[in-house]
Amino acid sequence: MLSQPLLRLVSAVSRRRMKLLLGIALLAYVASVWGNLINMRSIQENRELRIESRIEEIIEPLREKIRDLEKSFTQKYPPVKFLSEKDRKRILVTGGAGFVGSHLTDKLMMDGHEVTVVDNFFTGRKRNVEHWIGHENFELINHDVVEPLYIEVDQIYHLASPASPPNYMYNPIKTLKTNTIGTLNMLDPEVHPQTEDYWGHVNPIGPRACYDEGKRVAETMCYAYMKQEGVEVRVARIFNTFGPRMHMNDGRVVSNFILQALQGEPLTVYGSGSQTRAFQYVSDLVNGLVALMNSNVSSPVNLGNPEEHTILEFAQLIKNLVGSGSEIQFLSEAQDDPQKRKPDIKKAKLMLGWEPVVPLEEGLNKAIHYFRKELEYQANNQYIPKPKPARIKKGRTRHN
Ligand SMILES: O=C(O)[C@H]1O[C@H](OP(=O)(O)OP(=O)(O)OC[C@H]2O[C@@H](n3ccc(=O)[nH]c3=O)[C@H](O)[C@@H]2O)[C@H](O)[C@@H](O)[C@@H]1O
Repeated sequence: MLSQPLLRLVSAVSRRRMKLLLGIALLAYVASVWGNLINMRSIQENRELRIESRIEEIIEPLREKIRDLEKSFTQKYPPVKFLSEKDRKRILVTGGAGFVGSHLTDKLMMDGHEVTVVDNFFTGRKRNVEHWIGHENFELINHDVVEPLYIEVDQIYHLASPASPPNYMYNPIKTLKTNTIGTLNMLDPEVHPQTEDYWGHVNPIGPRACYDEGKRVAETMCYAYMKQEGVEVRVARIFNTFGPRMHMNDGRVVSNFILQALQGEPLTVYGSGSQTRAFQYVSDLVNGLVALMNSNVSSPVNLGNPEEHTILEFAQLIKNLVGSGSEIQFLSEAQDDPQKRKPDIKKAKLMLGWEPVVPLEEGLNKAIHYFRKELEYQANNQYIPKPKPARIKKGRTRHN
């Protein structure tokens, strides 16, 4: 048996030990909680870092895209000259979304003018002028020139009319109306734009008459308005023209041959191929139109390239430039097809100081490049255009 004092001593010692043990346990507990907290925090921090870097990975390309967009937004338009109020003109281009009209629009815009394009998009395409949409000097109106249009402008380039035979024969009454009533509507407002002595050779009841007679009446109207109302008039007699932005299904010979050569299909020569044409590149025509508009020549002026070739020669040249293995296929002759055509451009040279400068092969290569790209573009959309034959469509057509 332990004595009382001894017992007290033992219990005092074990109480102290207990306290010590409890103290140590408490410390260990606090340390472990603290450790856990620190651990959790570092896990949390790691996780946050990972999330942040993931967000950064996602956001950086977006930031880049925004920077590109901002850049493209500020550099959205081709460069445009600044013209003072005195030199800047308000210019209307009818058919301005078409093949020739859109190239003319580019030149007038880049020269610093205010351009209004009017087009009913029968053969024109918004895509041809999309690079100007939104520009403060540019306006696009979806309008058919057969209906009156009242706007105030300083100059009018009246180019609205289908020019390709399959297109203009598709709806002959509409073609006639566009060239006659359309011209009348352009003359109505106060403002307007083989030698020239040749009076033409037109079968008035043939399939081409809607275009040819339409153009002739249009000229008669211009001069009637000039004489009677004092309207200032310029008349360009435009000869065969080609270049980028011709419609894929245009049906004229250059676009047909290029498309056929690119697609490895036979090049369709109508008749023997001995008929001749002389082709000008579109930028030459545009320069001629602007030179004529700004001259004081009110009588008709031929704008064309006098370098004449047979259609068979064109077929062979295009085939070679494309590097195509296509054959040449002879089809029946087109009705009323002019057998020889070559402009005499002495007057344009003398009075406008203008002549074509783009060599045929250079122009053809540019057109080939354009059509190659168009084919790629359309292949992605699963649509392969076929060259349109110069045949008249059967059945009734709308002629609104
Ligand atoms: O280029 C233009 O702006 C002109 O187009 C056509 O005149 P055309 O010379 O007959 O134009 P194309 O259809 O390109 O025909 C040129 C020649 O090539 C021939 N051709 C056409 C297409 C084809 O696939 N194969 C072919 O041999 C035609 O028969 C014609 O002899 C219009 O009649 C003109 O009024 C218009 O100004």
